[in-house]
Amino acid sequence: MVTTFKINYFWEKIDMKIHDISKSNSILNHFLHQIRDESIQSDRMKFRRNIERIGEILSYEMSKTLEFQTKKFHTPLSASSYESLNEEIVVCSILRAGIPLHTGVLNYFDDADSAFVSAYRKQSETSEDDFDIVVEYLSSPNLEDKTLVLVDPMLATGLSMLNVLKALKKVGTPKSIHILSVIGAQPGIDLVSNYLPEHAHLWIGSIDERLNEKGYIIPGLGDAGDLAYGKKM
Ligand SMILES: O=P(O)(O)OC[C@H]1O[C@H](OP(=O)(O)OP(=O)(O)O)[C@H](O)[C@@H]1O
Ligand SMILES: O=c1cc[nH]c(=O)[nH]1
Ligand SMILES: [Mg+2]
Repeated sequence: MVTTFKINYFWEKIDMKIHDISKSNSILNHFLHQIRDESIQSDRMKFRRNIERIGEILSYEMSKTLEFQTKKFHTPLSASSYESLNEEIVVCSILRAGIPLHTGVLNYFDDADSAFVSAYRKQSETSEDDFDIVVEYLSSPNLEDKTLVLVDPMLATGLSMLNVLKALKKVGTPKSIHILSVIGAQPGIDLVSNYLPEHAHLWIGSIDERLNEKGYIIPGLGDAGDLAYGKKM
């Protein structure tokens, strides 16, 4: 059993835009295979690096929808112009598993600010199949009118993401919200989608079949945080 609760969110209840990147074949599918395959995923450095590479791909796809502004510059031979990113981006990751994905996003958005929020599943003391989401730590710049890029590799029940969005309300209302995730399942996507505004986007590597009775994504990859950093107590 998975514990659920309602959050009275301040945004309108309209679906966000979902971009499932694995729908078209690309090198992304190779990285997804490597993080899922139990004969490959136990190489921790490779696992973290593949999550990072997926973060780079999702960032590139997301960048196509951002706002750019024409600016002038000079080559050694002539005047020219280019399209410069015209958004103040804050990348926020959910600890722990969000860290390699965060690095991947910063690899492309050099000047972005960063925020960090902790959220973890705490085993219920009364039932082996129940868990609560604990949010203990938040470090963030002011998000007012910023472009919030919220990253977490796994979007399972969606409860971690919702609790983090609730915690972020304290630090301002972003101009737009992009959620970047590696693997998700429909229940989590639906839950988050119900609470986010129309202008929110989800950039996701793969939408898997279902959740198991412990709230893990099937086929999924197992526990992303443990695969990246080892088992916790
Ligand atoms: O959608 P949900 O059902 O909330 O599950 C997703 C959460 O689970 C994982 O973190 P986890 O709680 O395992 O913490 P960790 O990163 O410290 O391993 C993952 O990184 C998400 O934050
Ligand atoms: O499948 C899942 C679900 C939540 N967290 C994970 O790391 N994996
Ligand atoms: Mg974990």
